[in-house]
Amino acid sequence: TQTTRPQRMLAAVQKNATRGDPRSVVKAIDQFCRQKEWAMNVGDEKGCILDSVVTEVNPATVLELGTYCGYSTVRIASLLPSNAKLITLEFNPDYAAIARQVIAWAGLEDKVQLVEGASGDWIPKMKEKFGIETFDLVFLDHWKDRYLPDTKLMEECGLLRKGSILLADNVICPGTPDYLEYIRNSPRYKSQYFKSHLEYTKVEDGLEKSVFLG
Ligand SMILES: O=C(NCCO)c1cc(-c2ccc(F)cc2)cc(O)c1O
Ligand SMILES: [Mg+2]
Repeated sequence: TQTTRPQRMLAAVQKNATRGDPRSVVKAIDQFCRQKEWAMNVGDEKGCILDSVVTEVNPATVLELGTYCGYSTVRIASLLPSNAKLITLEFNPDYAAIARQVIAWAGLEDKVQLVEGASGDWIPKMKEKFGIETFDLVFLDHWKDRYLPDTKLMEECGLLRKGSILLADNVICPGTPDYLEYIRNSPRYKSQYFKSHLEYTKVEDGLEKSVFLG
């Protein structure tokens, strides 16, 4: 029976990457996506921008919305200090099953908590279920029509503090127009656009980095 693209991506990681070596996992996925099959990982070009933001923020608590196969999860977790906590939410159980194995291959399972379910259901439970006060960094990379409602929900749930950073993928392609309009016009955020390209293509895309001002 037919395998899925995430399953073929995992097979490429297990074939070409070294267990316990996150950089080799990232490289194996990028090679698979460039040479074999396009897939919606943040990719190497935007991934470098993500890395620089993670390094600059040096977060103790990170929320990733949208795990997919765990590519950005591995990029972020590999840069975190040992006591830091990364919670990643994935709605699709098939994606989550692959991501767990990719994260394990990279040897990062102790830094990552992958939660299956809808962001709108889980965001209000973050404090009680995971002992989170606020997030230092949020990476938005899930359904593009959920960026805005989930950002408002995080504000309402008191999960953002003065200085919390939101980094949003795909603000041009596929695009998140309502989120961009809100975050760029809100007096509660200071935003900056990082121009780049849609993963593995020449199509324009970019990351929007926003600081919550409290
Ligand atoms: O839907 C996305 N993510 C949430 C589901 O896991 C997503 C889609 C695309 C994309 C797809 C199809 C196309 F033609 C162009 C872009 C790219 C991304 O980086 C993404 O994160
Ligand atoms: Mg994306």
